[in-house]
Amino acid sequence: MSDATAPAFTPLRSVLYMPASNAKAVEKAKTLPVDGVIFDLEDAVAPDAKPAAREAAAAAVASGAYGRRTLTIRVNGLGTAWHDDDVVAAAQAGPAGIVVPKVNNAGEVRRLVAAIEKAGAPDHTRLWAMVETPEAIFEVRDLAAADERLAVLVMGTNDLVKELYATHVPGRAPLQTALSLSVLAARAAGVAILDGVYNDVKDVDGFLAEAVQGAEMGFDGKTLVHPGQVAGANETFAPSAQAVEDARAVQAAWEAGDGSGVVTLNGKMIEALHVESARRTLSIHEAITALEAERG
Ligand SMILES: CC(C)(COP(=O)(O)OP(=O)(O)OC[C@H]1O[C@@H](n2cnc3c(N)ncnc32)[C@H](O)[C@@H]1OP(=O)(O)O)[C@@H](O)C(=O)NCCC(=O)NCCSC(=O)C[C@H](O)C(=O)O
Ligand SMILES: [Mg+2]
Repeated sequence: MSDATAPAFTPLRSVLYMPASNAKAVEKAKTLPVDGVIFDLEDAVAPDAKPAAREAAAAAVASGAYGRRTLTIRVNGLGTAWHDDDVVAAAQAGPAGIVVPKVNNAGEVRRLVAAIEKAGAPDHTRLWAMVETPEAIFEVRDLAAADERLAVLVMGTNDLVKELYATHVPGRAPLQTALSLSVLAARAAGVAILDGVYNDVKDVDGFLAEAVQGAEMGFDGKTLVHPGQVAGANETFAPSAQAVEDARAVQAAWEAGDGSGVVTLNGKMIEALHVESARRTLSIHEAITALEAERG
């Protein structure tokens, strides 16, 4: 895709789940500096509250009251009693994304896209597939590339830990294979990927350590469960002031070079690939600066 046709970069540093049945949380999201919101109809909503939550999520998306936040609805999974009605309501509300939990393979992606389109979703409503089962990890490369309407992979680390009979531990060693394969699949398919949630909402240091790990692995952002996690995610997944300064220096050194294909900056070799990374850093920085200026 050429630069002229590439869609504008949308920051997804901080993407906050909230039960769509929790009116206070749904209201509060309008005031939080989050890049994205997931109105949840799945795990965080009790069975008898699901129909009302579905209506509340659709109304929130239709309200136009969330400014430049990327709005999504997480429906209940394929094969559940609520899935079909959730998909129809979400598709008709037209959020940026319909988040589907426990997507296992490329066939399910195609089935979901067909259902979303049959329900009349606008073109801007993309599929966000959750990767949170052992089968999805084995299938993730094909799953990520299955359809152009799939825009984002979302790690479901609680379900993965449950399915693997693993344990939540600092450093997430039991999840490393799954996390790495998923990042590789997202990059190979050219889709975004969000890291899983950190459950201990009072453990600020633990949250930040996990966010830094996710950013270092290449995730675009982190899914969150509490407003107290938003600022840390925004800072961790944005290029630092030093990274922006370095990127500008790389670009300037390249432009001042003799066109031979290699220059040095402070003794370090710079080639075209480093300039490409520098340009990516600067375009992310510009998109975040514009978003934050608009948010005020
Ligand atoms: C975890 C919580 C239940 C804690 O809620 P609470 O006890 O109300 O927290 P606080 O008193 O500290 O809240 C302070 C204020 O912030 C608002 N709040 C809290 N959480 C949210 C939120 N997520 N979004 C918006 N606003 C929120 C409170 O209302 C307070 O407001 P105010 O009184 O005006 O100051 C709660 O945080 C929560 O429900 N979190 C989200 C849970 C959720 O959605 N879970 C599902 C996704 S996680 C998952 O399973 C991912 C994946 O599938 C996997 O497998 O890993
Ligand atoms: Mg889950």
